[in-house]
Amino acid sequence: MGSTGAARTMPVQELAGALGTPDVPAPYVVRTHKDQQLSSAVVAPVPVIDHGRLLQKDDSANEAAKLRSAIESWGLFMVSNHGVDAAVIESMRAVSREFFRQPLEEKQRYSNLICGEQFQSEGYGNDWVSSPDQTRDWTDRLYLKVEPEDERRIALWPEHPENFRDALHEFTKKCGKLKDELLRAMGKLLELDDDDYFVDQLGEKALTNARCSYYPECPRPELVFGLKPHSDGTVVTVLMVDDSVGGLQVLKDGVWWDVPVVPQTLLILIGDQIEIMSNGIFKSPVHRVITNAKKERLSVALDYSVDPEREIEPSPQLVNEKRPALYRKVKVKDYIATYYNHFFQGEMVIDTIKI
Ligand SMILES: O=C(O)CCC(=O)C(=O)O
Ligand SMILES: [Fe+2]
Repeated sequence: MGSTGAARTMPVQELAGALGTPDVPAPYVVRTHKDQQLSSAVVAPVPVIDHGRLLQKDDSANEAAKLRSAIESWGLFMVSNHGVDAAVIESMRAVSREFFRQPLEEKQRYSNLICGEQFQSEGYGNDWVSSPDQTRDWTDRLYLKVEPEDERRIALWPEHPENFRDALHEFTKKCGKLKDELLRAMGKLLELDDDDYFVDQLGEKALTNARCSYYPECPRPELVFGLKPHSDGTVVTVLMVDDSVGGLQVLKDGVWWDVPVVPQTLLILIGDQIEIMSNGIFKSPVHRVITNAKKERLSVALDYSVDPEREIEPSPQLVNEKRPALYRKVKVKDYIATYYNHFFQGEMVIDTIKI
């Protein structure tokens, strides 16, 4: 998304540092009543899938059953034994933390505002503020395209810390393999003719974006979102959550549940694109992030999308008389283009293509 007229916003990290009183500026305060239950004590019993076992020929039935139940009930799950080395994860965590700890001027070398004015989705900064009514989120982010590799805008990849680029490259490579293996396992669950169906749908020019999100301490967590409720516009999202600070919540049966922090796991979120391709058998969950008065929080997400130039639709194998297509065919680029406008208004873009 690129647009002019972006309202300049101060990084939340600067704002948090500057606040002398226990108050937050009005644009960050959540106004609609339905969003006001900003705390939650109910921990979601989200299953942990042993990825190594899921891949084994003779011993995968139990993990596959767990995977199906996790996807059907929560739309998200954790994976252990996932093949992404602890060192690769820790390095990604460390470089992201170090990036945000640098002085503002250093981070702004990678700003998502061209000449301080024109918004681009890639780079360091905040959301584009399109209207004075927009509720702002208590987070700063660094958003980078990592795949296709030849479309990387390396000038926006931080030079400091000096191993940032290598760490992100390695993390992406390892998580990409995990993502393909999980998509194959999901194809199997749906008994598609070809286990590679979802991997093939991604296309040669599949898009992967990395999103490093930093959520500073917030003086009024009961009034402010770390990240507004949304479902991911991806096929799947691989998420490295903070290793000690929770805050991610998922909506199920009208209740917000805390997603637990389980060491050494990665979190997988079902995205809208696989909801569409699975004809609604897989559902992308609505989730949000709440803030914390005492602790900062960091996460790194890899957003996996079908090639934006391609169209997606429910797999013909999952459409029949009993279950007609539930979604219209849509060009991925168009889907992504309208995603943020809906996000800002607290709406789900997937609702616009339901038949
Ligand atoms: O920070 C998190 O845990 C979640 C981030 C998220 O939902 C997103 O980037 O789409
Ligand atoms: Fe998300």
